[in-house]
Amino acid sequence: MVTHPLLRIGTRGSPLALAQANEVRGRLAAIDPDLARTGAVEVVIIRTTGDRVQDRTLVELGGKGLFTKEIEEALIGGAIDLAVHSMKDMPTELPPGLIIGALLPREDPRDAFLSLTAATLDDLPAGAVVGTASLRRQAQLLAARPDLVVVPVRGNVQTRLERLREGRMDATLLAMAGLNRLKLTEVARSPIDPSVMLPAVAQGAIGIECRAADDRTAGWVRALNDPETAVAVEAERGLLAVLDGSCRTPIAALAVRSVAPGRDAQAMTLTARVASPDGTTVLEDSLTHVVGQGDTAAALALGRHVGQALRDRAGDDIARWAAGVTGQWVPGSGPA
Ligand SMILES: NCc1[nH]cc(CCC(=O)O)c1CC(=O)O
Repeated sequence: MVTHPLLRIGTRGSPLALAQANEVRGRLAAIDPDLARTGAVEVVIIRTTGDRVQDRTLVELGGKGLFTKEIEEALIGGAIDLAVHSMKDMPTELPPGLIIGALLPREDPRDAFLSLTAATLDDLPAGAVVGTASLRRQAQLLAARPDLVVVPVRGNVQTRLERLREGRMDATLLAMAGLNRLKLTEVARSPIDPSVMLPAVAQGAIGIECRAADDRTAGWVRALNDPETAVAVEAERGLLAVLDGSCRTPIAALAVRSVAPGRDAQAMTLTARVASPDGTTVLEDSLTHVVGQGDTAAALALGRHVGQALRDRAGDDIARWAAGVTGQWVPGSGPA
């Protein structure tokens, strides 16, 4: 018997993307028995520009929407009903007609330190080589440890571990969220404190994108939304929207719940950094404001406020910091 799927989920084909899509499938099955039936929810793999281009041209292309464009086209065209994204990879502006209908509960937002020889960043000897193609990670690494040598490396966890084993680098950094979602708990890794390595905007958060006019899908999707993740991501993306003149400037941010000074109301603290890629300049701002449960408007205002403050402080430097990656290129076999 051929059954027509009730929902089609579009996703990239990487192991992490598939794990995230399957998590969404599982959550949908838990809220509606109709969606728990075999074949009710279909996962459709879509190849993006970011998946096709595996060398340094990806960095040269600038990075904006490289992992989302083809998926959003499939959504707009009706080939799929919803798309599952790492919110970290999502541009702040969505195409007209598309919305983020839900944010799943956030995984660990921190970055992980991976090495076969050192337990932590502090344990790395002077001059050690760290592989990362992220300007945000590079800048903060060099700010903490100017003696380290950063080489650009992309690729999934397996590729990176291979580079470590080959001795091509002494350590690498990855998001804790990806390692946890892939259940790669046997991999030697330790979380880096956000005071040293502030994560990327929305790191660890999965968003579900759907058509604004598709009430049927949006109804299901809304039921998966975690309001606490939604406000944190709104604050961080509000900041990014203000600072995002160039997506190649190292930007880091993390919104966390905190106790409002002198009041009972729920507060949120947003900490953010912009930096020069070489780590010689790191500007940090932090602000605490009352943000009620699910109050995305207040969260957005907090984000914009901190973003504006950092932009004013950085001035013209922000454009200058939108520099390319330097050093020796270590090819990987594709993003996580
Ligand atoms: N840019 C790739 C990417 N997009 C999302 C994650 C990890 C999962 C997440 O942050 O939600 C990763 C890999 C990494 O940075 O280690």
